[in-house]
Amino acid sequence: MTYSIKEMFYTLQGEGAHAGRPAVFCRFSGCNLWTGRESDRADAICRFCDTDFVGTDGEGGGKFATPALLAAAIDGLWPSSYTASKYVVFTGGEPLLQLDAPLIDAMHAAGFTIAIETNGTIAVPPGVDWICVSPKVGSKLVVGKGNELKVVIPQLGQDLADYEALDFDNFFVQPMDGPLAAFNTTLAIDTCKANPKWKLSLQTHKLLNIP
Ligand SMILES: C[S@@+](CC[C@H](N)C(=O)[O-])C[C@H]1O[C@@H](n2cnc3c(N)ncnc32)[C@H](O)[C@@H]1O
Ligand SMILES: Nc1nc2[nH]cc(C(=O)O)c2c(=O)[nH]1
Ligand code: SF4
Ligand SMILES: [Mg+2]
Repeated sequence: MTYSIKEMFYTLQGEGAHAGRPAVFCRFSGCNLWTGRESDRADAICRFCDTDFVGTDGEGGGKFATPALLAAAIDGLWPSSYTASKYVVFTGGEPLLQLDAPLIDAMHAAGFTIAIETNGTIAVPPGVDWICVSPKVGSKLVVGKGNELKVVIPQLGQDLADYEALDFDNFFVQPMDGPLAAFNTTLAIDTCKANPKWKLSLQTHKLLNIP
């Protein structure tokens, strides 16, 4: 299949348990919970997205006709002098609309550990090494197991208790960015202190002004 990629870049994972880890980010185009058009945002299932995932016009973006071509482009962003810890984060948009077994195999063949950032509405194919699920109120969560659950707070109608029996190794709350970011950060800190099952995830790349 042909993969549609919005952008690709080499940076540090900003969020969650792997914050600070060098990674190639591969951002797929398209999402099942929002069109990405501002005119549709108010009617979308997911209304707080901070990301432009429309089209293929970003840095390193484009259409890749085969898994081998996409894997080679991702590999080309990793520093050639140090290949022991190759790490790719597939995000989007919603990566599970496009990530498939041939691409997973091609990334492993190139020596990469594979992470995904997903909204949890689509089953994860075998072989993904690190699964981060960020559930969205109003959507049906089908991925109940993974490495980290990263809940953006607050969302209208949200109850964190609904997530606490799921099978994840780490439970994070992440303050919703936007006009209420400062308030939401205080809320997230208070949430973790009141219920230490939860840990704080900050979008450190935004604090650092890196991609
Ligand atoms: C842009 S999404 C792409 C991956 C996938 N569609 C998802 O939602 O998990 C990447 C991460 O950013 C989070 N995110 C999106 N908008 C945000 C915002 N305004 N504030 C904080 N986190 C946000 C998502 O919840 C997700 O964990
Ligand atoms: N540095 C950095 N870390 C991230 N972690 C998750 C991101 C995403 O947009 O999925 C992201 C991102 O866009 N940049
Ligand atoms: S599910 Fe993820 S990519 Fe889609 S609109 Fe929400 S935050 Fe953005
Ligand atoms: Mg982001």
